[in-house]
Amino acid sequence: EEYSHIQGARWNKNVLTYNIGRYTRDLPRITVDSLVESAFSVWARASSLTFVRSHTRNADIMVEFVTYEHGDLYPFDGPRGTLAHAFGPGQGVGGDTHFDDAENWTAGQTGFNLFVVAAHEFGHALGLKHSRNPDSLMYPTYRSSRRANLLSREDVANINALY
Ligand SMILES: CNC(=O)[C@@H](NC(=O)[C@H](CC(C)C)CN(O)C=O)C(C)(C)C
Ligand SMILES: [Zn+2]
Ligand SMILES: [Zn+2]
Repeated sequence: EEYSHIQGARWNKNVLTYNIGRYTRDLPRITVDSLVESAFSVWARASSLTFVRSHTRNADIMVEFVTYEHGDLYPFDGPRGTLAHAFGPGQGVGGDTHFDDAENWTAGQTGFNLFVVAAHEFGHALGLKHSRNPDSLMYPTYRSSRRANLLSREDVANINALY
């Protein structure tokens, strides 16, 4: 889900920083770093946005793997069910993206593919809502995708309408 009711509609800058806090034990850290960077680059390629990794916790977008109650109003639900959530653009919690570490995060077609889910979440972190088009990345249900570029024409149009 995306929680934009407490944030603005879009970022008012084109260079956004992100920091990866708590990791999952399902994958090597280097793999998580690479999949997260690739998920950001999906949106960078389709917009004027640039994403820079930061090692401080005052980055625009905090990326964390957490379980159940984790300090916001949206506790996770254990295996399956909700896989992740992200806050819409804004200061503080704005843009922050949380993955449910009760899931089995993978880089392939088993479990839940971190690249695909992260790309969906980062769409929310940039201000996008869900799509009713099952071919869109912003469709609300997980589908393991074999496509390198996950974006539908609608996803591209929507990010371009914002940035
Ligand atoms: C397998 N479980 C699902 O398909 C669940 N969907 C999700 O966890 C969404 C993320 C997917 C689309 C990566 C939640 N979301 O929208 C976050 O921004 C349910 C459809 C069960 C809610
Ligand atoms: Zn969503
Ligand atoms: Zn959360």
